[in-house]
Amino acid sequence: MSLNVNKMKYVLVIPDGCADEPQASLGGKTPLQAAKTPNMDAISKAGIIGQTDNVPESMPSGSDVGTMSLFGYDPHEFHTGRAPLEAAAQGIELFPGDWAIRCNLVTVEDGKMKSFTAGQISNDVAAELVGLMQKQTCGSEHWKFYPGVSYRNLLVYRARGGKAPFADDTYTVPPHDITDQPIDESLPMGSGGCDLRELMEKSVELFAECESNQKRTENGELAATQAWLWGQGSRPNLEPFIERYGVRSAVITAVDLLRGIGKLLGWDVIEVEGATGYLDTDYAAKGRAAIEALRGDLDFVVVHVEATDEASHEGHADAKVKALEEIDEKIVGPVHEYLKSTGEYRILVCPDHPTFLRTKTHSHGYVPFTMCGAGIESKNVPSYDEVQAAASGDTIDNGYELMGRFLKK
Ligand SMILES: O=C(O)[C@@H](CO)OP(=O)(O)O
Repeated sequence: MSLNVNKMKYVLVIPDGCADEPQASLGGKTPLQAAKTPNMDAISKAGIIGQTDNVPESMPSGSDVGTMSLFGYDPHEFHTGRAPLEAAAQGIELFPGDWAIRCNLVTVEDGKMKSFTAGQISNDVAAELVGLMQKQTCGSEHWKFYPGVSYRNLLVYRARGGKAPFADDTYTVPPHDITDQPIDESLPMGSGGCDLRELMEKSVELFAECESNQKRTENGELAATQAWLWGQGSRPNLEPFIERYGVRSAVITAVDLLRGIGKLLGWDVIEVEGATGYLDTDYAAKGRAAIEALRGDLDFVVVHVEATDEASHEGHADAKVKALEEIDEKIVGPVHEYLKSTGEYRILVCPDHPTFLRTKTHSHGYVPFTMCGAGIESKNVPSYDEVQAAASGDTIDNGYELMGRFLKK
């Protein structure tokens, strides 16, 4: 792949999980149809709209799989699990035989998954709980917990030259897939299942005894009742993006998953103050950071916003619409305006996977994409949404092919 000698600028905006179904509460419209998104619509009008499938039917519809495809890597070839990607974000090196595992702090009530975030538990309490797990349960040289942000933490199994108790048959379930459902049938199974279940059981006692955790209940917040282990995997081997696509790139995100994939691809990771990975994120700051990054040497900037996905996980249609409008107004609009002033450019908007408000979780299936810019002829479709995308006749079944098409001159 040749380098970007003409200094064309490229931007991808990811409204995470924004694709959805029509909602009765939105008058039969999808959140994308209901939201006022003049800037995304303008891209569709000036360029093309289509639909792409980032998650192969045979794989779980996780953001790890969807994002890998969206970034132009076939998940069948490169995906080993979610946690190793997040470990890369924290600079945790995995050696042969090591496994990384996501450690959520969750609230289970009456045997059901009440909150996969333990009510968006604070970093302080989360770090204390993860510290307790490390101190009191793991003393072993093999297990090491790493505090992350809020409910998103990591556990690493260090094989230390020995054999890990894990194999590819280890089966775990993301806690955000079972909101309000009984947890019994979703406990870890397969070769690593027994060890993981044991750790989860130990966490129940530890969390119940942790004062600052229990205080949350007094304050009307949810306490974490246990750890939930999932997303395990070994070290992935991703071909550097510059070698595959020939452009120097950066990612702006608040979540370790995208930070980690970015790092593994050799991208710059741009931290933005006020980016939270939630609905209260500072959208405008992300837009400004993207423009700042484009002023420099970089060819390609990815701006990821998690808020749309989180609104769906919580089942809040209005919040999803609001998040889409914020992304449109404060990121897509200003970034596109800036790109127009730089000369040749391309801009793409595309989520990783659908996240349905109805089920509060991710789904397989097509997501709409829209792009415009140099060399892209206008099809004049006036709106960016799932219905227009399906009607366009432009369908990509292997989502990882979209990136090559976008970056092609
Ligand atoms: O990080 C996570 O645990 C999940 C839910 O917050 O993220 P996503 O839905 O993007 O996979």
